[in-house]
Amino acid sequence: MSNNIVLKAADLDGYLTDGDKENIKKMNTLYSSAIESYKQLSAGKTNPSLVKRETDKIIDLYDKMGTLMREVTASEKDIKVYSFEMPQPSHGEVSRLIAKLRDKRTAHDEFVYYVQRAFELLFNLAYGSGAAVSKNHLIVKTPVAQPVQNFAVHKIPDIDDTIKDSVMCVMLRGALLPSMIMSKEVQEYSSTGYVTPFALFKIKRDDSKMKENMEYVLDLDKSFFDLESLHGKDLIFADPMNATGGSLVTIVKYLLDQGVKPKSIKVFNVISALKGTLQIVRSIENITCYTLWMDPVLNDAAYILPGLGDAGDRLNGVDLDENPRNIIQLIADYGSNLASLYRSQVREIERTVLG
Ligand SMILES: O=P(O)(O)OC[C@H]1O[C@H](OP(=O)(O)OP(=O)(O)O)[C@H](O)[C@@H]1O
Ligand SMILES: O=c1cc[nH]c(=O)[nH]1
Repeated sequence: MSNNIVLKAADLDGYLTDGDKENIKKMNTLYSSAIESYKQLSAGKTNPSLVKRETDKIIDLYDKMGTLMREVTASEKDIKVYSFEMPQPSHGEVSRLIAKLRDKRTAHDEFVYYVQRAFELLFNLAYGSGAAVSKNHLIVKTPVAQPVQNFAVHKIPDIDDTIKDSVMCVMLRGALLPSMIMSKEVQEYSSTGYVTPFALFKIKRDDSKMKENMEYVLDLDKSFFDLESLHGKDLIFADPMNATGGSLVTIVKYLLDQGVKPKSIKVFNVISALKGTLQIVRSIENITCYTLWMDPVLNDAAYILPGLGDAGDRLNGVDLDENPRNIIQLIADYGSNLASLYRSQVREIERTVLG
C-alpha cells in the first residue's frame, strides 16, 4: 500500500489575497505581450528591422515586469529578492549568472558550477554582510614557508548563533545538490565546523497534470527523517526552483500536522515565480523566502516562464519513470570530485538514509 501524502492545486487556492490575484493578472497580461514578440522574433529572425523592433518591445516589457515585481515584494517582509535587497553594483553579476543558467546551451558541468555560485550568493543574502555585527577570525596557515611559515587573518561575520540549530530539509531530487552546497556554506562559516543534519523528503509534482489540477506527492516510504530532530530547529530548504510553491507547502504542512514546531523556516531558490512565492508566504507562517531571481509567470504545465526548464533534470540527468535512481546512486553520479568536495554532507546524508 502506498504511503503518500498528496496536496492538490485546489488546496492552495484561497490563500492569495485579492491584491495578489490582481498583480498576478497584470503580470500575465504583460507576459502575454512578450510572448507575441517571441513569436515574431522566431518567425522573422532574418529581418534586422523586425528583430530590432521586437527586441526593444521585449526589453520594455521586462522593465515593466521588473518594476511590478519590485512594487509587489516591497511591502512583503518575508520575501527577499537578491536584486531588490542588495546594492546595485552586484546586480550585473547575478543577472549574468541567471542568464547562463537559463541558456539551453549551458550543459551539465557549467550548470552545476553556476548553481554552486548561486547558492553561495543566496547564503550571503540571508546570513552575510551586515547581518552580523561581530566577527570571527579565521587564522589560515598558507603554503608559503619562506622566510617562515606564513599565517593570514580573515574576518568573517560571526553567525554561529544563527546557524547552530539549522537542519537541511531536502526536496528530492532537484534540491539534493543545492542542499549539500548550503550545508557546506553553514559548515564553512561555523567556528566549530557544524555539519547540519539532513531530513530527506521524496516529493514530486505529477507531470501528467496541468497547473489547475496539479498534484504534489510526498512519498513517505522513500523519505528519511526523524520528526523529533526537527522540533525547535531552523529548517532550511534549498531548491533551484519554486514554481507554484506546492511541493514546499506539501512538506511543511505535513510537518506542522505532525506537531513539528520549527523555530524558523528559510527557503532558498535560484528562481522563484511571483505566484509561487506569494503562495508560500500566504499559506505558511514564520517562513522567509530568499530568491536570487524572480520570474513573472507560469505556463499551463506549471513551468516557470521564461524559466530555465527542468532544473532537476539539468542537475541530475533524466531518470526513467520505471527505474528511478535512489539517493545513493544520485550522489554517486555527481562523480568523485563533487562527492569529495561535499564529503561531510555526503557522510551525513548516508547516515540518515542507511541508519
Ligand atoms: O513550486 P512547485 O510547483 O512545487 O515546483 C517546484 C519543484 O519542482 C521541481 O521538482 P520536480 O517535481 O520537477 O522533481 P525533481 O526534483 O525530481 O526534478 C523543483 O526542484 C521543485 O522541487
Ligand atoms: O519551471 C520549473 C518548474 C518546476 N520545476 C522546474 O525544474 N522548473
